[in-house]
Amino acid sequence: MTTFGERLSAAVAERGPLCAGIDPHASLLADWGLEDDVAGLETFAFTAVEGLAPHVSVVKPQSAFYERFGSRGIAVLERVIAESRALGALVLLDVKRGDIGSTSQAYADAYLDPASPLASDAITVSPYLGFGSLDPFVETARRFDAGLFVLGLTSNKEGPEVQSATVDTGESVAARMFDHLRALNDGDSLGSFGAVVGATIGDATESLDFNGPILAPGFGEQGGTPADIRRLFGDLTVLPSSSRGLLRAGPSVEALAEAAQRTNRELLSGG
Ligand SMILES: O=c1ccn([C@@H]2O[C@H](COP(=O)(O)O)[C@@H](O)[C@H]2O)c(=O)[nH]1
Repeated sequence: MTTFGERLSAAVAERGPLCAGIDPHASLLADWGLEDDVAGLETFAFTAVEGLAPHVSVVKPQSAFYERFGSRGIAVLERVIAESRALGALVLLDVKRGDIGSTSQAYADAYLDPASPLASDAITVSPYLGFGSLDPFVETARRFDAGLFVLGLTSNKEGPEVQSATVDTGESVAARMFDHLRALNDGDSLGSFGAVVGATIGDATESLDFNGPILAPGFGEQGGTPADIRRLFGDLTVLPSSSRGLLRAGPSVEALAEAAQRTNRELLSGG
């Protein structure tokens, strides 16, 4: 099997950079004329998969919106992962996990081991228990050719309190995280260890050149534009991620597909 970085490079070359978030917000279910229950979740999620997954390189379900329905919601998430992959998209599960090492290992087994029903191509992880606490995720990702996206400079306005604070060398906490990623992605081809950098952050003083992919949420609904993506990331491998902005095109499968294709075109033309 090829590494996650290699699979991602091929998928972006074939389908474009857009990452489609499948986040079944209660308000979106209502907009689509669905009840806020498991049946509504199921209809919403599989309509979105059918409309979006054939047209994007990466699908990103946000676990929280499935977890709120308990075990039946998780069962829907398992099928969203499987069906998106069957339609040719890579799946990046947004779970933002991170804990002490032994617990991180259990999370890594849950999300990265192909034997798990929730196994995904990549997941989001939080390094704020110390980057070394992510070692079990890194080792498991290497073992199964999966990927990680480490929270670097997040799209929310509260992020800088932690991420822009300085460490002993005078660099920011986020810059230190990117240093760790640079060390992990030491080959020639795109590495499998990426970072989350919001499309809303204005300008980054940190070097984003760590030879790994960048997930850029905040694109669309939170205000980030194709021009922001181009200015912030230039020629780096970036996955601009939109959830609500795309999902508002539903419930028509055709309209969702058209929204994904149009957004990919806008991104490729630089807006
Ligand atoms: O810094 C971050 C990290 C993750 N997210 C997640 O991305 C989507 C954004 O949804 P939109 O509807 O496109 O705003 C959501 O799942 C967040 O949890 C983020 O927004 N910022």
